[in-house]
Amino acid sequence: MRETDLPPVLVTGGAGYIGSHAALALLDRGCKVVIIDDLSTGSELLIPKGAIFVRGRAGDRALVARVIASHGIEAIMHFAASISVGDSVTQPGDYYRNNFVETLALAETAISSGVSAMVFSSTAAVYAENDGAALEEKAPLQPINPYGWSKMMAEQMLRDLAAADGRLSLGILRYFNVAGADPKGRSGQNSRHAHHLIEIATQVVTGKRGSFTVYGDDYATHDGTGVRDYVHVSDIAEAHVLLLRACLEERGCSRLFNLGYGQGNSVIEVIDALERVSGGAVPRVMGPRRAGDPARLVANADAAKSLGWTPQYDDLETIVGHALAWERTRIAAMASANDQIKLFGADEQRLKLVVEDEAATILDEVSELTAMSSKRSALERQRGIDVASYKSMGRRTVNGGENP
Ligand SMILES: O=c1ccn([C@@H]2O[C@H](COP(=O)(O)OP(=O)(O)O[C@H]3O[C@H](CO)[C@H](O)[C@H](O)[C@H]3O)[C@@H](O)[C@H]2O)c(=O)[nH]1
Repeated sequence: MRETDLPPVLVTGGAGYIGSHAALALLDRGCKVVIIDDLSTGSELLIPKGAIFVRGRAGDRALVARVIASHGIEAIMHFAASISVGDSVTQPGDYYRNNFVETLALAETAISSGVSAMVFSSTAAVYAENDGAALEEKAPLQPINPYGWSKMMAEQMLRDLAAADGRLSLGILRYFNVAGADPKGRSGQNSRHAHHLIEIATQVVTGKRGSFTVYGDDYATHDGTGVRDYVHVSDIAEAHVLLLRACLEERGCSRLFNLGYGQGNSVIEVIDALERVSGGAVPRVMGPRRAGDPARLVANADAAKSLGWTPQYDDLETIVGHALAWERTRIAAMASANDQIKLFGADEQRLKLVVEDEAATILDEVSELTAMSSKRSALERQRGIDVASYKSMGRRTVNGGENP
């Protein structure tokens, strides 16, 4: 299949961090992209130019069926999900509903609408804790939080549905630590409450935060801080396109891959890289461990290479550099949005004028009526009729015949 042969694709969660990058990767290939996003955590700022945007839930069966039919959708990339591990512990119902129930509705709609392929966004959080060895796809699964469980359950449900249908091809990608931003500065992280290492650290560089807290420096790692496999979001997006194409070429297949680089970097190494790239200091404070954090989480991502996946940005300085560039772009965009709010203020001013104009018209009409009424009174007076006494005369008559 040639690159331009990709059919129209529905991207759920395309106003989010990873979804918007996948949409960009598709658009860059000339593919028609329709985004469904309810903007609960996504942002209009991230919706790529050229994508068709529909506001709504991925689990809204009627809406999705309509979108599939009206846009000729043949494939779906499903990113819409809740992703905060901490929140999943305090609001598990939201996570099972959003990540499992909504995915079930989407998959059933996709199948009944004859969609050929679906790629599902999963996570390394489905794996059981291990001794830090690189994790292969066949490593034992045992999530330690509702987020991981909701994704693991959704994976299994999708496999069962696809197998029963026999025609839907299913691709599942388990990401490790997604980071960085579009090299062309078109998208990046835009969380309302940043909680990922690189996003927080870039906010220290740009002055939004005063310092960075390292969550634990007593792990059994080379410098005592947590080690993760940081993967550039544009490489993640590229893997989605490759997997989607493979799924479209082999009807009814089921494929699963880890996405990581197979190399681990510690918290300190990430912060040091950011200092080198930015040329500024990232003041750091050593803090206690964060609950639920494993010491080391690194992928064995050899299998993904069979897709022809050749990462382009597997270099820590490139990843943090792109993240920092985006954070600066985002700040500039927000400043421009503030300007637009000022413009909106001007619109409000115009609205006020319209209202005032309308009010003036109403006042004119009222004064016309008043004038008419006083004209009538004058006329009545001229004719010697006192309307008030006439009325009261009538009432008295009706009520009991008491004439004065
Ligand atoms: O302010 C901070 C933030 C993070 N960290 C440390 O930085 C590392 C990375 O933490 P992140 O919060 O950036 O990412 P996680 O590894 O906790 O989790 C990520 O990867 C998971 C995969 O296991 C899930 O996909 C999850 O959604 C995603 O947030 C950890 O050692 C963490 O303790 C700090 O020291 N200080």
